[in-house]
Amino acid sequence: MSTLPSLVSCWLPTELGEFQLHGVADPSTGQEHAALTMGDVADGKPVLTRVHSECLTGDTLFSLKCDCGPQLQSAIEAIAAEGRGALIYLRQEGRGIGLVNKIRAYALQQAGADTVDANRLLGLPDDSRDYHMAHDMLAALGVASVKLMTNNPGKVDALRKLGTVVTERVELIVGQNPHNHGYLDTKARRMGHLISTPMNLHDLVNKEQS
Ligand SMILES: Nc1nc2c(ncn2[C@@H]2O[C@H](COP(=O)(O)OP(=O)(O)OP(=O)(O)O)[C@@H](O)[C@H]2O)c(=O)[nH]1
Ligand SMILES: [Zn+2]
Repeated sequence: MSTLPSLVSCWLPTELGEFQLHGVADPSTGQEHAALTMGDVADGKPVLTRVHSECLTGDTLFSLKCDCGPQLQSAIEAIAAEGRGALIYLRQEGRGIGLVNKIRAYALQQAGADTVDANRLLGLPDDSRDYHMAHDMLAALGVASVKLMTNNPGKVDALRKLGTVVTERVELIVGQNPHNHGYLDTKARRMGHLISTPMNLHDLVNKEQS
């Protein structure tokens, strides 16, 4: 039986509500990860959960190239609205390739490659993320099962393979804009993301202009 990571925790008031903030270091890599929780997540009932991968550009620098920032905010708002839930914030930038490689990939995208081909041109995997710390952190928090906010069925499968009980997938379709149209389209076409209402660029542009 594997040992659960020991979390350190404190109270964190935010603009979106009052949370418990938890931190942990991955014993195998030293990489630090965070979680926010609200309410009693250890009561045995399914917990509204977001497992979010770090995106410095989208989460903190207001980039319009992806949908990460709005997804993060929306997930935290949904947890606050329910008064109970968990956000697991994994420090695996750029789908695991790191910030500097993501910037290299962005430069290739600027020259015409899509998000998948840019990684391949750099000799890097499409997605090298690992969710074992999400599984371990949820277990350490006493979460029995999750309603997972994601559009990525691969994330649901990866967590299930690790033993996390996912009772439901909750779609998280927000943050569409003219700059991330091609990116979201590629995620739907080439990465299997279930973005059920594909954005119509013309509608968006018209909406922005009206
Ligand atoms: N390599 C690379 N990483 C990117 C790019 N755009 C966003 N990311 C990273 O992708 C990760 C988020 O993955 P996404 O594919 O957007 O979404 P997901 O987490 O698989 O699925 P959701 O749960 O629906 O958000 C973050 O770590 C971002 O830093 C890109 O063009 N190239
Ligand atoms: Zn992003």
